[in-house]
Amino acid sequence: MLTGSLRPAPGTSPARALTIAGSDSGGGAGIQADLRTFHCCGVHGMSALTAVTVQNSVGVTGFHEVPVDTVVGQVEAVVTDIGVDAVKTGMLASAAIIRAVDETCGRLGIGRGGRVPLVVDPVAASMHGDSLLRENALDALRDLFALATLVTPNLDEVRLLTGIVVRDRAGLVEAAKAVHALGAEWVLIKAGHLVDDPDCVDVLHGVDADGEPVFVELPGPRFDTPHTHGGGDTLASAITSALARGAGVVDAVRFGKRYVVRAVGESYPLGSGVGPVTGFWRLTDDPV
Ligand SMILES: Nc1ncnc2c1ncn2[C@@H]1O[C@H](COP(=O)(O)OP(=O)(O)OP(=O)(O)O)[C@@H](O)[C@H]1O
Ligand SMILES: Cc1ncc(COP(=O)(O)O)c(N)n1
Repeated sequence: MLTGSLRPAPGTSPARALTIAGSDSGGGAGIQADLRTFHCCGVHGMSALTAVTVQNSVGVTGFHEVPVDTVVGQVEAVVTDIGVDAVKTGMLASAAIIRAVDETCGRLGIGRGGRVPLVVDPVAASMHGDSLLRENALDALRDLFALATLVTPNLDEVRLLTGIVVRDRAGLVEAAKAVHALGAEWVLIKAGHLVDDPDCVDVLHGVDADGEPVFVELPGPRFDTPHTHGGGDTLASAITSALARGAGVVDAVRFGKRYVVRAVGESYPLGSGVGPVTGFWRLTDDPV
C-alpha cells in the first residue's frame, strides 16, 4: 500500500521515473500515457524518446526512429544529473535501439543487479495490429529480459516471444513460466486479450527469496468497452511509479492493477476509432 501525499513536501523532491518509449501522436499510449500516469502517481516523469509514430484512434501509419546516439544521450543526460528511482521501457522500435538501451541501462546500474528497478513492456504492435518493432528485433528483445526486474507481455507478445497461444487461465500460468524462463526476475502476463473470460485476471510469476516459485493472480472485472488504447502502458507505468516510490514488485503490481482497472472503467471515446483509458482518473477538481 502506498501512503502519503502525492505532492512533495516543500523543499523536497518527489521520486523520479524514466520512460524509454515512443511517441503516440494521438496521446493515448506511448510516452504520453507514461508521463500522464507518472504525474498522477506523484512521481517526477522523464522521457527518452525512441521513435515518433504517426498515429490516431484508427491506427499507426508509420514511424520514424530516433538515432541510437540520441536515445542513449537522453538516458545518460537525465540519469547522471537528475537521477532515477525506476525505469520503464515501451516501444523500442529496432534491434539497434534495444541493444543500446540494454548496454546503457546495465552500465548505469538500471535493472537486475543494479540499484534501479527496470520494467520492460515488450511492445511489438499497436492494438490495431500495426507493427511498432522492426523485423529481426525479437532476439534483442528477449536478450533485454535478462536485465528486467519485471516484463509485462500481452498475449500477442507471449505468442511472438515463445510461440505459446494462450486460450484460458491455465494457459496464462504456462505462459508465465515460459516467459520467466527467458530471464526476467518477474513476469506479468496481461489477460486483456482473453476476451472470452468474463474477468481480466492477470498473472504475476517470479521466485521468492528461498528460490520457491511464486504465482499471484491479479483479479479484475472485464469492462464492456472497446476503448482500451494505452491500457498496457498505463498499467506498466503505474507499476513503475510504485517501484520508484519504494514498493516491492508484488505490491507495485497490485497497485498498478488497481490503477488500470479504474482507468479502463473510466475510458472515453475519441476520434472515429478506439479511445484511450483515462490515465488521469486520479485528478480531482480544485474548487476555486
Ligand atoms: N476490457 C477490459 N476491462 C478491464 N480491464 C481490462 C480490459 N482490457 C484490458 N484490461 C486490463 O488492462 C491491462 C492491460 O491489458 P492488455 O492485455 O489489454 O494489455 P496490452 O494489450 O498491452 O494493452 P494495450 O492495449 O495498451 O497495448 C491488464 O491489466 C488487463 O487485465
Ligand atoms: C508509441 C506507442 N507505444 C505503445 C503503443 C501500444 O499501445 P496500444 O496497444 O494501446 O496501441 C502504441 N500504440 N504506440
